[in-house]
Amino acid sequence: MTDWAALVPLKQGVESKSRLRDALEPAERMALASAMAARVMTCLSKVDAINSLYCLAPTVVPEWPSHWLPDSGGGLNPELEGARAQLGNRPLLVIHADLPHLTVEDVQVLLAAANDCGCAFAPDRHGRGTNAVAIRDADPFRFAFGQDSLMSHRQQRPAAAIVERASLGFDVDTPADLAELQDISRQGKTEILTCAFLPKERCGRNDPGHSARQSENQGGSVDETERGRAQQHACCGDDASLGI
Ligand SMILES: Nc1nc2c(ncn2[C@@H]2O[C@H](COP(=O)(O)OP(=O)(O)OP(=O)(O)O)[C@@H](O)[C@H]2O)c(=O)[nH]1
Ligand SMILES: O=C(O)[C@H](O)COP(=O)(O)O
Repeated sequence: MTDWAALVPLKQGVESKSRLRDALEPAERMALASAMAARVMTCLSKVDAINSLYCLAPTVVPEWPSHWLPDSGGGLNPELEGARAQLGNRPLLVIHADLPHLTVEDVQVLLAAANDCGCAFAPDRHGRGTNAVAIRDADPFRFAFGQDSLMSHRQQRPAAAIVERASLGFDVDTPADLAELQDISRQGKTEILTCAFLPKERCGRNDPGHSARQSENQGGSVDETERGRAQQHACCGDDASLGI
């Protein structure tokens, strides 16, 4: 089935990734949040089962291949409920923007499970939070993102599939998560090049390729094709298919 909409909520500005405030400067937190979100958007844009992609955020990001749903400041869960209603309670994937290792296969597996069970949840790697919710049916659902959200989500949908995958479960919330991401980045095992937007002294190594990667990262990981597509979609307020 290819009738899924995907919705990525994004906090912007200096409050982005506030739990990293002891590890990163505000501009660095915003750059990290934006790089991770760009990667999530790019990944979602490659999933055939998704025919519309939305970003729920206070301001539009024209470079991304998504429609903008303005966040009016009501808080994450009420905003998501409003967005789901606005989208007509259609099959909806809500997925967080802070998943640097997300793969197309992760999303395909999650949506296939939701097609089978009506609903699927992706826990965070601690088994307490929820990194993604896929709801196929139009029945009421109260988003409960926040502490121990998985329990609350499961109580509402006991028959939901639980999809546990390492790449889907890794979100970047704490300085320890960030340190892990930086390690992986240094080993070249992720497309999120922390060295590309963190100052050299925060990279943890003296890297001659640092400056080149900094300019490379300016547009996140959105390639030229996707940039063109983003421009095309930045101007549509309707539910046009991404046509991917
Ligand atoms: N649109 C919108 N997105 C939000 C809001 N709060 C959190 N998010 C997004 O929801 C997802 C999960 O966010 P959290 O990890 O709980 O919060 P965060 O803002 O990323 O980080 P912290 O400030 O450290 O809690 C991320 O994609 C956030 O950008 C909100 O009020 N509005
Ligand atoms: O429900 C959740 O898991 C929260 O919205 C996000 O939790 P975390 O970002 O603290 O994992």
